[in-house]
Amino acid sequence: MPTILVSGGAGYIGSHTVQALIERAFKVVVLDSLITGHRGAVPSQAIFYEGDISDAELIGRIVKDHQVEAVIHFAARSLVGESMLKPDLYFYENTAKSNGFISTLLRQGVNKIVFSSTAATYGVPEEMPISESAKTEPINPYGASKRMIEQSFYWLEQAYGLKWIALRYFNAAGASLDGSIGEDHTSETHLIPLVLKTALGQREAISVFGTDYSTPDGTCIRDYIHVVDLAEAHILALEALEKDLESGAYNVGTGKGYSVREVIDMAKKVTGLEIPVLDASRRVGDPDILVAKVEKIEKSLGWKAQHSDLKTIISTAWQWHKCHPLGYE
Ligand SMILES: NC(=O)c1ccc[n+]([C@@H]2O[C@H](COP(=O)([O-])OP(=O)(O)OC[C@H]3O[C@@H](n4cnc5c(N)ncnc54)[C@H](O)[C@@H]3O)[C@@H](O)[C@H]2O)c1
Ligand SMILES: O=c1ccn([C@@H]2O[C@H](COP(=O)(O)OP(=O)(O)O[C@H]3O[C@H](CO)[C@H](O)[C@H](O)[C@H]3O)[C@@H](O)[C@H]2O)c(=O)[nH]1
Repeated sequence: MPTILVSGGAGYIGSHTVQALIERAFKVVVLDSLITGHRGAVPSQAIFYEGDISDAELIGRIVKDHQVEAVIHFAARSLVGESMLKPDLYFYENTAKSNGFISTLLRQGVNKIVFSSTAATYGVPEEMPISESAKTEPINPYGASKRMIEQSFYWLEQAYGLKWIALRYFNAAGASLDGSIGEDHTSETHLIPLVLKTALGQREAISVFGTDYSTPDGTCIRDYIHVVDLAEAHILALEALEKDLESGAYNVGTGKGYSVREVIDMAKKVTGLEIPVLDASRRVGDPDILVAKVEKIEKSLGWKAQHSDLKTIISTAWQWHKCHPLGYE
């Protein structure tokens, strides 16, 4: 089996993808600075390098020593709020470093990349569900930093033959089905882990950011995608690149949205616990509804969400949080 280099493989989505790659007998090398990731999230079968994607010398050595064939590139900063305060950090850490990383890889003869993009590239969409051909006008530096990387791929393909698939994730959630790994962000901003931390008594209440949106219950609607389904999308994308599928961007979502209240109600049902709720004001930059159109990935990659019903997402996340109340520590 070919060797796959996974940048950011100690992070939330990266570690679940590494687990899936190892289950399929790929050889996996993880490169992660551990700035937000966890050494304990990386399965022992993967070779681990602690280092930064900007370290060209290290990358050159990894590619040579392990005969890397393709890369899955997760490593990034991904806090929308932080990106509004420090846009320069996001353009450096995400856009500039990715460009350097990909140049180094191309120089070493690695020309296949699966890239973590985001629904945040769309900004405030004019159509719902959102298709890949919708306009991309990000409304925060995080989304802009990712959009710029996608745009660079087009030119790198013309000049150097880069083959690329950008997966635009909607809301990643859930944990591995065997309970071994899960979501552990030190600065947690995502709804589902925060709701479950509230159920565990680690937070006093879950704030509902905005109750006056143009949705049936007034709270924002999002398309939650199970991290195990996301991992599978990466494997199919790798296989598609091997078969010379055309490069491009693909949504990864379910096509179905749930409101913040629906998520909290499901968490109450799954945990059997009371979860105190506080209605709060809107968070800046949250669109009413974000739901993916998923025909493209279903048709071209043969991918279909298998575990992304809300109950499975929250049950697996709950199993992880209950057994690891302090995360990987
Ligand atoms: N979580 C989501 O809902 C979501 C949605 C859309 C897109 N994404 C994207 O998916 C990717 C993974 O997200 P996540 O939630 O797993 O985040 P995460 O923070 O858990 O994982 C990112 C990993 O990259 C590592 N890293 C960061 N900068 C690095 C660098 N310069 N060199 C080496 N390693 C570095 C971190 O230590 C961490 O392990 C990111 O690119 C993110 O922007 C996430
Ligand atoms: O304590 C909280 C946290 C979140 N929310 C709400 O829950 C929904 C989901 O919020 P998340 O922070 O979990 O996720 P986002 O939709 O903001 O962000 C996700 O989707 C984005 C695409 O728009 C990016 O891809 C980003 O990286 C990814 O985390 C939003 O309406 C948010 O306002 C709350 O009500 N209370």
